[in-house]
Formats: sequence, structure tokens, C-alpha cells
Amino acid sequence: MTSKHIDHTVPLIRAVVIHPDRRSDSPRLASERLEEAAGLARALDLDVRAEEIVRLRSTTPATLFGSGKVEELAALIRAADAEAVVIDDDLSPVQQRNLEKAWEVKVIDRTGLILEIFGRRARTKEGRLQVELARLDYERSRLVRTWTHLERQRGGTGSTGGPGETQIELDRRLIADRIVRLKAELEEVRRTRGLHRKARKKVPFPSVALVGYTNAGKSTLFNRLTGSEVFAKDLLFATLDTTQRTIRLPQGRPAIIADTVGFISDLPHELVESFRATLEEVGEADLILHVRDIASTDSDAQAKDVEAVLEQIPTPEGKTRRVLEVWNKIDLLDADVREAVTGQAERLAREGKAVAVSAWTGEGIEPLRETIAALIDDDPETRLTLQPDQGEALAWLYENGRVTFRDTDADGLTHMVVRLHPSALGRLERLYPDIID
Ligand SMILES: Nc1nc2c(ncn2[C@@H]2O[C@H](COP(=O)(O)OP(=O)(O)OP(=O)(O)O)[C@@H](O)[C@H]2O)c(=O)[nH]1
Ligand SMILES: [Mg+2]
Repeated sequence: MTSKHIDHTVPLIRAVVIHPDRRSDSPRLASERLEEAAGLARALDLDVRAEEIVRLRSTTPATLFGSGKVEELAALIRAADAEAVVIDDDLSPVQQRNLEKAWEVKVIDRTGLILEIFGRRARTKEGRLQVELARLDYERSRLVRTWTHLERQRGGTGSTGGPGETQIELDRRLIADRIVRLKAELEEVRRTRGLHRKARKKVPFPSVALVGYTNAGKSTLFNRLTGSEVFAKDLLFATLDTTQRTIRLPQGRPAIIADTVGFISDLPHELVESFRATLEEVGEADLILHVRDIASTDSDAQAKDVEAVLEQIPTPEGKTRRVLEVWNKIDLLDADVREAVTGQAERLAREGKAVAVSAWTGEGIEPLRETIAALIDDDPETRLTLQPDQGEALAWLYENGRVTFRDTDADGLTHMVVRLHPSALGRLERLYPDIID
């Protein structure tokens, strides 16, 4: 008899990933999409044994694929000795259950997969609540057992059959109750965070938000710009929670920079909804850095997806949205392509539209910092006159603004022109009202 103490490592769940190719609805290459789906599966620690693209000319309501295809895939699934199948599409609860029955494996669809990944990655209280809410929303509509059940059941007693009617009703009520409680809790967390945000607004620093497709290199760039070590990995949705740091831009000007959750095509609406608060924060940034993996063959389609999400985020009143594209990973490009890309970026950089960098090697980071500084440095100039004894105000101005002119006249009066963020100007008016011309 083997002792259960010998092996503590849980073997990875063996899986097959299937991308139903509908062709008409997306210009993306099916192979790119399949690769991405496999990446998502691996992000959930699945052992991807086989990957398959299935052309879908029409959909079968009961099983998505036609019966011949279902059988064909059954053979593939058996050959791979798979325990789970990922369908890179939305499945109705009925389709999901029928496929599970036909293949005798756990079946998970794209939304379910993304929700599971988010569930594992969430670290902050708000992140966890957001994901939990999104997951309940998804579950409510289908009432199927979630992934975690499968993991718990592994090696267990096996299936006990579908839940009965009363069980489903009970589940439904439990979910509804839980949603109400979660919403209240989330509201409370956000309320306190809202207060924090207001407190932060008093800091006269412009804010920069990093956004982009998952795996584009946001966290790597964040680390490069801030000298910190946020978790960055070749893993889809490595980052879920927003991290903020203060950076010094050229001329010593400070800015707050935020790393955020990545986007993906067909982001489940449940998630967009529950991450609304995070996205709203992005909308409030003075500058959005759209980080793109320029070496990916899917780069343009990814950019369009990100832009589509950005469009849904409201811009606060009186603010114009400013987006700078950061073309990342140029180190991965072949010399000739790279030259063309950097040349194009240089032309766009003059208009403050794009900068080509490698967050990995550091190439292009200095020009990026300068472009960021130039873009957020459009604070109005304020003319000031300081009395000889106002050294404290002088220090304050250097600390909180950018001095563009300073001259002391024969009477000892110091005349200055200082660029000040509106909130800094507000503070200045309260602190030293007499020095503004
Ligand atoms: N070669 C190369 N790899 C890079 C570069 N920037 C990032 N990477 C790699 O790309 C992968 C993803 O990087 P992350 O910084 O985690 O990407 P992210 O956008 O934060 O991803 P999520 O948080 O998952 O949305 C990691 O393996 C990085 O090492 C780059 O400039 N060049
Ligand atoms: Mg990240």
C-alpha cells in the first residue's frame, strides 16, 4: 500500500482547449485566439494536453457543435486523457451540461475560465468582492457547480447527478441573498476608498494610469518606471489589484502612477460591471498610458479591444482624455521591423501619441519619461511675487510645482512663474494668498 504521505503535490488537471471558430464575427486569426485560450487555461494551472480549432458554420442549440463533431472531439478528449475541456466561447448552461455528459469531463467556457482566474488572483478586499460578485452573477444564470468543486471532488466519490429542482431553488435564493450582502460590503469598501481618493486629490500630483491588454507588459513597465517589484509574469491576468507609486519625471516633477488589471477580448460583462470602480479610476487619470505588446501578431486587434473598453469608461467633467500609446517589447522585433516601428513611433511621439520602448531592456524609457512629463505638464502658469522673508513659500513652490521663471529685483522681491496643478493652486491660495499676482 502506498502511503498518502509520500506525494503532496496535486497533479495538474489535464485539459483540452477548443476554440470554436465563427469566422464572421472577428477578424482575429483563429490560431491567435486558440493560443490565447490555451494561455488562459495555463493561467488556471491546467495541463493543456491538446488544442483544437473547430470551424463553426452554424451552432447547435443543445451542444453547440453538431453531433458528429461532438463524437469526433470525444475521441480527441479520450486520447488526451483529459479531465476537463475549455470551450473558448460562451456556452449556455444546457450546452455545458450536455457536453459534460457526452464527454464525461468537466466543461468550462471562456467566461467561467476568466472568472476562475480572477478569483485566484484577487488579493485586496475590493478585488475579492468584485470577483465574487461577478462569479455569483454568472452562477445565478446557470447554477452549475464551479471549478472549485471539481478540485475538491478530485479522487472523491464521483458525480451524484444533477441537483434537483428544490436544490436549485435553494441555491438561487442563497445566491440572491449573498449578492445583496456582497453589494453592500463592496459599497462600504468603495466608500472608504472614495474618501482616500479625495484625500489623494489634495496631493498636487498628476496621475498616470497604465492600461492595456493582459500580458502587454504593464507591470514590467511599472517596475521599470518606479524601481519597484510588482509581480510581473508571462501569465494572463498576473495583475488584478491596482498598485500606485509616486515617480519623479524629468525636471523633478512628481506624478502618481498606477498599474491596473489587464483587458482581454470578450471580457465577461459581469467582470466589467464589477470592476467599474477600478475602471472609473482609470478614467480620472490625467494621462492614460496604453501599453501594447507591439511584437504580438495580434497587437492591432488587442489595441482595438482596449480602446473599446476605454470608451466605456466615463471621463470626469471638464477633463479631456489623454492617451499615450506605449509600444512595448520592441526588443523582440527583427531589426528591420524594429526600425520601421521605432521610426513610426518617433513621428507619433512628436504629437505625444506613441513611444516605442522595451520595458525589459530599458530601451526608450528615458524618452518615454520625457513624453509623459511634457503631456501632463500643461498646468497653467501662475505669476507670483514673494516678499524677502517668504523663504518657506519659495520652498513650497519648488516642492509642489514647476518653476519656469525666477528673478529677484532690487527691492528684494522675488518674481516667479510657476506651473501648478489646479489642486496645488488651490492649496497655495489657502496657504499664501498674498503672493499670487
Ligand atoms: N521581451 C520582452 N518581454 C517583456 C517586455 N515587457 C514585459 N515582458 C514580458 O511579458 C510578460 C508579461 O509582463 P507583465 O508585465 O506581467 O504584463 P502585464 O501587462 O502586467 O500583464 P497582466 O498583469 O497579466 O495583465 C512577462 O513575461 C514579461 O517579462 C519587454 O519589453 N520585452
Ligand atoms: Mg500586470
